[in-house]
Amino acid sequence: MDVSHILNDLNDAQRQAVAAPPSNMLILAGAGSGKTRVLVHRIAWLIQAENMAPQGILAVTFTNKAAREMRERIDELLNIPTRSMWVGTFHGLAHRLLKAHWQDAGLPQNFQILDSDDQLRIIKRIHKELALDETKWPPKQSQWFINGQKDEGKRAAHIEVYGNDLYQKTMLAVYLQYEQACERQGVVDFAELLLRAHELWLKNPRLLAHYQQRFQHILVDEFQDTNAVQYAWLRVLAGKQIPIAAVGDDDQSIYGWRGAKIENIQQFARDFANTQVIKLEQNYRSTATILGAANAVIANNTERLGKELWTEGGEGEPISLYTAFNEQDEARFVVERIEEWVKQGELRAQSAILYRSNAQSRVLEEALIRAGMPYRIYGGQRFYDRLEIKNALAYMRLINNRHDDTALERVINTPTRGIGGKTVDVVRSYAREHGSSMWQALANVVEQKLLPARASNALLAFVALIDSLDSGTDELSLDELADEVIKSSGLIEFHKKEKGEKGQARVENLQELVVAAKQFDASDEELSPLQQFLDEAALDAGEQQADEYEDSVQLMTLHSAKGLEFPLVCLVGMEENLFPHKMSMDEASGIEEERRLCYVGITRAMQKLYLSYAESRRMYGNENFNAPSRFIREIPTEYVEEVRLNTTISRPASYAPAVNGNGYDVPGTGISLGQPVFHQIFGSGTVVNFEGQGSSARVQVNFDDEGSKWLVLQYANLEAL
Ligand SMILES: Nc1ncnc2c1ncn2[C@@H]1O[C@H](COP(=O)(O)OP(=O)(O)OP(=O)(O)O)[C@@H](O)[C@H]1O
Ligand SMILES: [Mg+2]
Repeated sequence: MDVSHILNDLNDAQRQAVAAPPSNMLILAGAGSGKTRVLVHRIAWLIQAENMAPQGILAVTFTNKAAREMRERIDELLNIPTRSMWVGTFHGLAHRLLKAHWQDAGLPQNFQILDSDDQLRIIKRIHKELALDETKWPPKQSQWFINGQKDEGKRAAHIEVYGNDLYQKTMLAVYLQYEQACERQGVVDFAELLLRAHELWLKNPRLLAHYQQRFQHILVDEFQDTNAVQYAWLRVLAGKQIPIAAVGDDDQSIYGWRGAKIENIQQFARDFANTQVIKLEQNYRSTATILGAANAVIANNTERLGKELWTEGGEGEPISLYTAFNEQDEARFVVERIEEWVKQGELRAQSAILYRSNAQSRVLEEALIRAGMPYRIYGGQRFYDRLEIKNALAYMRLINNRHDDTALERVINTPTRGIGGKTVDVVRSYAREHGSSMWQALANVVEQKLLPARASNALLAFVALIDSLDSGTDELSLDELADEVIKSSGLIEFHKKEKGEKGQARVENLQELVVAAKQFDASDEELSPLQQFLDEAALDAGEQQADEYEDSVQLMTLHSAKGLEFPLVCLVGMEENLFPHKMSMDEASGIEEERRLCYVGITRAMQKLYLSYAESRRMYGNENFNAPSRFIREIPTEYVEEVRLNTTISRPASYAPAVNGNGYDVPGTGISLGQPVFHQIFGSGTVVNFEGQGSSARVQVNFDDEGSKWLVLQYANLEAL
C-alpha cells in the first residue's frame, strides 16, 4: 500500500510526528503551525501504515464541527469508511459511552442532557426551597460552584466543610439538593457527563478493559484546554497500554475560567511513559506582519513554556487600527471594510468579526442587516438555544419522559392555557412533599381536589394534550411528530399572533425544526429516533446553523474562534474593561489569560487584520468611555497603520445640525442614535434611525424582544435609559 501521499505537504518536523512509531507523543507548538493537520495525517498514517482498524482510533476535538471536519479530511486522505472511528468532543464521547452503558453508569435509559439555562432554573428553584435571599446568594454563583466542583471531579459527598464556613455550608446544601433533583428527573448536566464517564471507568474494570482492548491509539487536539476530569478520564483509559498523542499550545489556553489546566501539558510527560516531545515552529497561516504582532503581544506573558514561530510568508499588509467614535461607528466601519473585500471578488465567508463578549454582537448584527449582508453567528445564540425551539423540544422531552420536571415547567403554561403561577406552585409543593415528579403530582392534585375546578380542568387538558401527542409517536415519523407538536401545542399559532419580525422569525424557526427532524439521521437502532434527536439537539446546540451553506460573514466570540482561520479578521472592541475584560483585571493570571485570548484572535488572521476600538460605548444600558486596550500598545508600531475616515457621524462635542438619517442627534428632541430607550409596551431597545425633527420626528427603534418599529416620538413616550 502506498502511503507516501500521507506525508506530502508536510515539513520535516511534521513528517517526523506523523510517521513516528506508535508511542506517547506531545506536540507543543504555536498557532498555525499545523498541529491539527498533523493530527489528521497521523490518524491516516496509523490506519494505512500501521494497519490499525478505524475503530481502534479515538480522537478528541474541541467542537463538533471540528470533529466533522476531521472525519471528512481522513475520508479524503484514505477513501475508506471511517464511521466506526470515534471522533468527537469530550462531552460527545462521554455521552456516547453513557448512552451505551446507562445501567453501569446508574442512569435511566432515556436520560436527558441539561443545558445551562435549564440547570440555572433548577438551581433557582432550590434556592427558593432553601429560602435563600437571591441578592445575597445569586443562583449563578451556585451554578458556578457546582460546575467547578464537578470539573475537579468532586461530588457533594466529597466536600468537607471546615468549621462554620457559611459559604461552603450553603453551597454544599444547594449542591446536595441539586444532585437529588437531577437524579429524580433523570437529567445530566454538561459537567456531569464527564464526571459520570470517568466514574464509569473506575466502577467497572471489565468495561474499561473492553475499551482498552478496542482502542489502539488516542489523539487529542487543543490539549491545553482539558480540565481535571477530562485529563483523568484519558489517563485511566490509556492506562499503560494505549499510546496517546496530544497536541496543544500553552499560549492558547483560554478556558482557565472553566477549569482547564495548562499544567496538564507539563504533567503529560510525567504521567505517560517515554513521551516524545515534538515542536513545530513554522507558521503556515499568517503574514509576517500578523505573526510579528502576535508574537510581540504574547511575549508580555511571564508564565510560558516558550516557543518560537517563524514564517516564510511575505510581510503582507499592515494591520489597520481604527478609532471609532462609538460602537455604532465601529460596526459601520467594519461592515464597510467587508463590503470592500467582497467587491474585490472575495467571499464573505472568508471574513470574520471577532469580539470578546456575546453582547457585542447585536450592534454588529444590526449594521450587517442594514447593509443587507448575510452573516452567521458561530457558537452564539444558536438555533437550539432559541426560546421557541427550546419550548418545542421541551414538549418532545415530555412526550419522551413524563418525569422531566424541567421540561414540564417550561411548557405547562406556554403558550398560556390558564395554568397560573399559583397552580404550578401547588403542583410543585405536592411533588416535593411526596418525592414524586410533577407529572405524577398533577393527577393527584386534581384527584384530591386541591385546586379550584377551573385550574383542575386546565391541568387535565394539559395532561390530555401530552398523552394524545404521545399516542401518535409510534405511527408518526420524527418530522411528523415535530409538526404535530408545534401545531397541537399552540406554539406556532402563538408566535404567528406576535407582531413584528421577531414573531415571524420564531414561526420560521419552528418550521425549521420540522425540517431538522426530517433531515435527522437516527443511526442507533437501540434508541428511539425521538430520543436520539433530543440528545443530538442538546449536545450539538446548533453548531450547524440553518444558513451554513450561504456565503456569509462569520461572527463569533474569541473563545469560539479557537482552531479556525480566516483570510480577513476584524477584531473589534479593543478597549480596556472590555478586552481585557473587567472581571479579569484583579489578578495577573486573569490578564495573562486575556492576553492569550488576544493571541488566539490575532493568529486567526491569514492575510489582513483590522483592529478597532470605540471611544464611547453603550453596553448594558450604560455609556462607557474606556481607554484603548493595552494589547494595542503591545503591538510594535511598525506593524500598524492608523485609519482615518471622513466619518459621516458628527460628534456631540462639535455639534452640527443633523441631516436626516445622517446625524447623531434627532434635532430638537434630546434623543440620539444609538440611545437605549424603554417603551411601555415594547420594552427596551435602541434608536437606530430617524426622520424629521422636533414634534414631527419619527424614530426607528430596535426592540430587544419585539423587533424593529417606527414610532412617532411625540406619542411614543420613550424613556431614555
Ligand atoms: N506543511 C504545510 N504546508 C502547507 N500548509 C500547511 C502545512 N502545515 C499546515 N499548513 C496549513 O497551515 C494552516 C494552519 O494549520 P493548522 O490549522 O493545522 O494549525 P494549528 O497549529 O492547528 O493552529 P491552531 O493553533 O490555531 O489550532 C492550515 O491552513 C494548514 O492547512
Ligand atoms: Mg488547530
